[in-house]
Amino acid sequence: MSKPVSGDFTKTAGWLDWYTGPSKPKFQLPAGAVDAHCHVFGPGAEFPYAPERKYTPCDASKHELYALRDHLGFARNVVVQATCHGADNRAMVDACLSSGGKARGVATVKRSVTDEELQQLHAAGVRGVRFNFVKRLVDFTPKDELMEIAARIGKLGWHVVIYFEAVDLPELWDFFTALPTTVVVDHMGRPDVSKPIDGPEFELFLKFMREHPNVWSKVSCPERLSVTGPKALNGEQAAYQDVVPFARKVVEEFPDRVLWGTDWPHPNLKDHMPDDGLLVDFIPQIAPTAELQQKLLVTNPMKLYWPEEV
Ligand SMILES: O=C(O)c1cc(C(=O)O)oc(=O)c1
Repeated sequence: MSKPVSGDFTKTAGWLDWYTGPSKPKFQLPAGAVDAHCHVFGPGAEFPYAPERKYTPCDASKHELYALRDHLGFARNVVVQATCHGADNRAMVDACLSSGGKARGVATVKRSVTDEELQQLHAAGVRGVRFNFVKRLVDFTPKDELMEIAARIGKLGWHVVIYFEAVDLPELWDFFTALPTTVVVDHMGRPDVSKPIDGPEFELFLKFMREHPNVWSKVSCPERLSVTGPKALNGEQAAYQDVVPFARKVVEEFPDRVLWGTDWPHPNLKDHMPDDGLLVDFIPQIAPTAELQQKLLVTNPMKLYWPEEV
């Protein structure tokens, strides 16, 4: 793959670019596997970053995303609107439209979005909206505005993707449990994996899933959550050991409501950029049987994003 650039924009200081030359995974993905969480950034010269963004990334185009998809052995992508593009969904929509049906999307919209615009997003392949509660990424949006959006997109058969930190779940509980749609949690609700797996924080997350059958989880981003490593670099086949029990617990207890994604191009990682081939090799650590892998990588994402083909 070519070297990442940033068009006319200046990248945030300390920005880590995505890893060029990822390895070929040793783990053979099942046929039809979906990378259900990844992003495109710009390119900034074509799709400028939003004025209200909290970071400026390197470019990460649809071409590079689709080259990675083919290299790793995925069949499809779900392209999630990145916060650096705000509610301007053009780069994500363009990626979906030029994928030949192999990509669907998750958008960010404001209350002012018209029904016609929602219809256009649907026609492009969008099947969800993302509500972000991570304060370093977005400014606060009033909950009544989000609830109004949820009611409108629910009528299109879409779902809501939520991104939050584990410590904020108690405060967000009432809002999340009132959402009328399927709800998909990004990155397992970002547990602090240095805390005990049977401690109150992760137990609350499990309770959230146990008591609400409409709640799904992405068991993604070990590279973001891990404290101890080892990193997915230099051929490491047993990466991110501290994340394994958390992700495996969610996969084994809720096998029909889990999704997996690379999170390429890994926005805002500070410590290292993982080799995406080795990230794929992480999957059998958290989904140890062929049946769990099939659900995680094919059956579940197809049900949510390509229901007409199931
Ligand atoms: O933790 C993050 O920084 C992050 C950011 C974004 C985004 O900016 O959209 O998406 C993610 O999935 C994760």
